[in-house]
Amino acid sequence: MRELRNGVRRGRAPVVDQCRKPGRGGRGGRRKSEPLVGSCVRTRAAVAKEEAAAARVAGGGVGGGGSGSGAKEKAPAVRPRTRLEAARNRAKAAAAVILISDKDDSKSGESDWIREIEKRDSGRKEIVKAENPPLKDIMMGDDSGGLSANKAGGQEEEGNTAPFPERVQVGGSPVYKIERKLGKGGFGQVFVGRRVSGGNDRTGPGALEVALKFEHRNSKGCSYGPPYEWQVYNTLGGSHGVPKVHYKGRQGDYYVMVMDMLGPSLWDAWNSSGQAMTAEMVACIAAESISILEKMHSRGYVHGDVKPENFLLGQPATAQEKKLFLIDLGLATKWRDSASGVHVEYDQRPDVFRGTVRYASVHAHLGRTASRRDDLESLAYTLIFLHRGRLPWQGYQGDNKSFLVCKKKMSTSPEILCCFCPAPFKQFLEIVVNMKFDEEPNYSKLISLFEGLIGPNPAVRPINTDGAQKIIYQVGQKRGRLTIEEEDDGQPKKKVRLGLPATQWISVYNARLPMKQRYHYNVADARLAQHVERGNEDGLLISCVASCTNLWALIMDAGTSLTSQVYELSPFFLHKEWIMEQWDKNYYISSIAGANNGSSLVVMSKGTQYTQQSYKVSDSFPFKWINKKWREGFYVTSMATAGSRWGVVMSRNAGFTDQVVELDFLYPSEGIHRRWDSGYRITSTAATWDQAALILSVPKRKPGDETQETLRTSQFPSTHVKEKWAKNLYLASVCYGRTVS
Ligand SMILES: Nc1ncnc2c1ncn2[C@@H]1O[C@H](COP(=O)(O)OP(=O)(O)OP(=O)(O)O)[C@@H](O)[C@H]1O
Repeated sequence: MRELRNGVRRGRAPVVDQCRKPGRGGRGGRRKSEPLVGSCVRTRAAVAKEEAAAARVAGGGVGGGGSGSGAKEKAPAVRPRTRLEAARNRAKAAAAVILISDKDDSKSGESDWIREIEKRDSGRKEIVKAENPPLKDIMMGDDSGGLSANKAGGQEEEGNTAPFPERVQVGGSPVYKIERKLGKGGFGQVFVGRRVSGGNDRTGPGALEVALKFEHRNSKGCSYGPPYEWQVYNTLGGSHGVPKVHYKGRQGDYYVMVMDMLGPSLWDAWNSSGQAMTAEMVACIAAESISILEKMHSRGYVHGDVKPENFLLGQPATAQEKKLFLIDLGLATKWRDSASGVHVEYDQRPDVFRGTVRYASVHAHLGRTASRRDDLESLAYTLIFLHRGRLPWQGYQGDNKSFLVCKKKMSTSPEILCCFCPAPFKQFLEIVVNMKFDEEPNYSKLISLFEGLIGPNPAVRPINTDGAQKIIYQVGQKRGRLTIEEEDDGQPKKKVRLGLPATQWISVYNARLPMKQRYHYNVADARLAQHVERGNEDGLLISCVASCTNLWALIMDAGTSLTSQVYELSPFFLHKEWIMEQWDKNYYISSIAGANNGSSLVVMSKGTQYTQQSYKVSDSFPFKWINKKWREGFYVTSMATAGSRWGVVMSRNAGFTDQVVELDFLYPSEGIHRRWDSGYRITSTAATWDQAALILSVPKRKPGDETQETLRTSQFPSTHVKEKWAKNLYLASVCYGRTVS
C-alpha cells in the first residue's frame, strides 16, 4: 500500500465513473471552500439557514466529550422536529428490547449480532430473481484431475445405489443389454447398451451399441421429474457437435437417455498423449470447439461446464473418430429469451457457483448470470490445460478453494498464463476475458486466430475441423465486430487482468441540495476526537468513515438528518459490547470503518429511520447472510473491512425497495453500469486487498436529482471532492481497497 501511495501511482489521474441523469436546474451556485489544517470545510451563505437549523439540532445534543478510553458519548435531549419523528421516538421508546445472539455456525470466526427493538415486521421483501432452471444446483466440480470416468468420485448422491437394470427399454426403444460402464459424473452414470436383437448400424436409432445415461429419480436434478438435461437435448441433440438422443424414458428408479455412443474424452486423449497435446492438435480442438459453441449459442444456450472431460471424440475406427462432440448439458442455461430473443438480464449472486472450479470463468466464480463469454473463457483454460498440462490454480484445497482459484485466475495475466503457448492462445484468452456480459462473440475471428497453427491439409488434421471451416467461409459476409486490440469506436479496449493488482480510494458522490460537508483524511487515532468535536461544534455529524494504512478518513455533514451521535474507536472489529450498549440507548449503527490492524471505528446515531438492525463479521464476503436478511426485510446500510475481514450492517426500514451486490477482484464497472440502468445507486462500499464490494439500492423515494458519480484515485481525492462540491455533488461513501487486477 505504501508503495502505491508513494510510488508509481502517485499523481495518477482519477478514474471517473459518471452516471448522470439530468438534474434539476437552479440548485445554488458555486461556493468557496475553506481548507483547515488537514481537512476541508465548505460553507455557503445561501445555506446559512439550513446550517443554523442543523447547529440548533446539534447544539441540543451532538455527541462530544468523553473519557480517555476512546469511546465518546453525550446523550442528547433532542426535540423531535416533526410529528412523525415524535411518534417514531415514542414507538421506539415503548418497544421491548430483545438481544439475540444469532451466531451463524456456517463458518468459524463469524459473528452475527441482531438487535430487535420492534416485534413489528416492517414489510417483508421477496427477492424474485429470474433464474434459469437450477436443476444442477450448486456444483463445486472436482478439481483433482484424473480420468473422466472417475472425475466425480464422492459426489454420488444418496439413493443412487439402487441396482441398475440388466436390460433397458424406454420410450419405444429396442431392448438393450447393459454392458461396460463408459463413465460417471456427478449426476449420471453412462453404460454401453447393446441391442438384444437386430441393429447393425454404428450410430443412429438402430445402432447395435448405444450410450445409456442413467440418473436416479432421487438425484438432485430429478426433483421435479425427468432431468433438466433432457429438455436441453430436445433443442440441441444432433446439432453440430452434440450427440443425438434417440429415446428417453423412466425404467424403475432410473431416468434413462439413449444416445449415440461416442469415444474417448479430450481428458483421456490428453492422458494418453503424455499429458500435453501438440499446439496443432489443440489449435484444431480450439477451432472446432468454437464452432460447436457458436452453434449452441445460436440456439440460445450457453453450455456452462466446458472442460476436457466434456469433449468427446467419435468412436475409434469409425468415420467419426476425429470428430469432436460436446456432452453434459445439465448446466446449460439460456442466454436469451426464446420468444423475444432478448438477452437475459444481468445479475450477480456471489453464493451461486455452477461449473467446475478449474475451468470456470471468473464471472461464474463470482455468481454472475452465465452468458456466452463464460463458455469461451472456460474453453481458453481448457485449451491451455491441454497444451501445457497444468493450470496455475491447480492444487488449492479447503473451504475457500473457489475463492483462491478465482483470485489466482484474476491475478494471472494472459501473458503469464500463456507464456509457453503459441501467440494465438494469449490472444484468444485476452479477447474472451475482456468480453462484456451481452457481447456477441466474433466466432469467425476467434477461429481464425488459430488458423496459422493448423496444417493446410484438412485430411491429415488430428481433429476434424469441418465446423470451423464453415464458419470461416462466412468471414466477409458479416462484418466482424471485434478486433483484437480495438472496439468499434477505434478506442483501445480497457483490459482487465493486467497482473498488476492495485488498491485505490473509491469515492461516491451524490447530488444533494447545498449543504456543509467536511472531510478529514490520514487521521491518526489520537486526532480523531478533535476533528469530531470541532465538526459537532459547527453543527456537523459523521456521515461516513473509512480507513487506509491504519489512518482514518472522516466525512462530516450538516445534512445527515441524524439527531445525535456517538462513536467508538476500538481495537476489535467490531466491538460487540459497545454496539449492544448503544443499541440499548436507541442508537443505530450509521457508519463503520475497519483498519488493517483490526481496529474499528463505529459511529452510531439517533434520528435514523431504522427499526431493527443486525450486523455480521465474516472472513469472506457474507452474501449468504445478506441474502437471508434481505428475505427478512433488512437492507445493507453500512459496510467495512479490516484486513481481509468483512463487516456488514443491515437494517430494517432502510428506505430501499431493492438492493443488489456487486463483488469483484477489481472495481466492478460493468455491473455498476448495468445496475444503474435499472435504477440502482451505490449506497455502501467496502474493499479488502483482494476484493471490492458495492451495495446498490433502489431508494423508496427517488431523489429529485439521481446523479451519482464515482472516482477511483490512488490518493484521497481531496481536490476532486472540491470539484464535486462545485457541482453540488457530495461525498456519500468512501473506502480504500482493491480496484485493479
Ligand atoms: N454418449 C456418450 N458416449 C460415450 N461416453 C459417454 C457418453 N456420454 C457420457 N459419456 C461418459 O460418461 C461420463 C459422464 O457423463 P456426463 O458428463 O454426461 O455425466 P454427468 O453426471 O452429467 O457429468 P458431470 O458430473 O460432469 O455433470 C462422461 O465423462 C463420459 O466419459
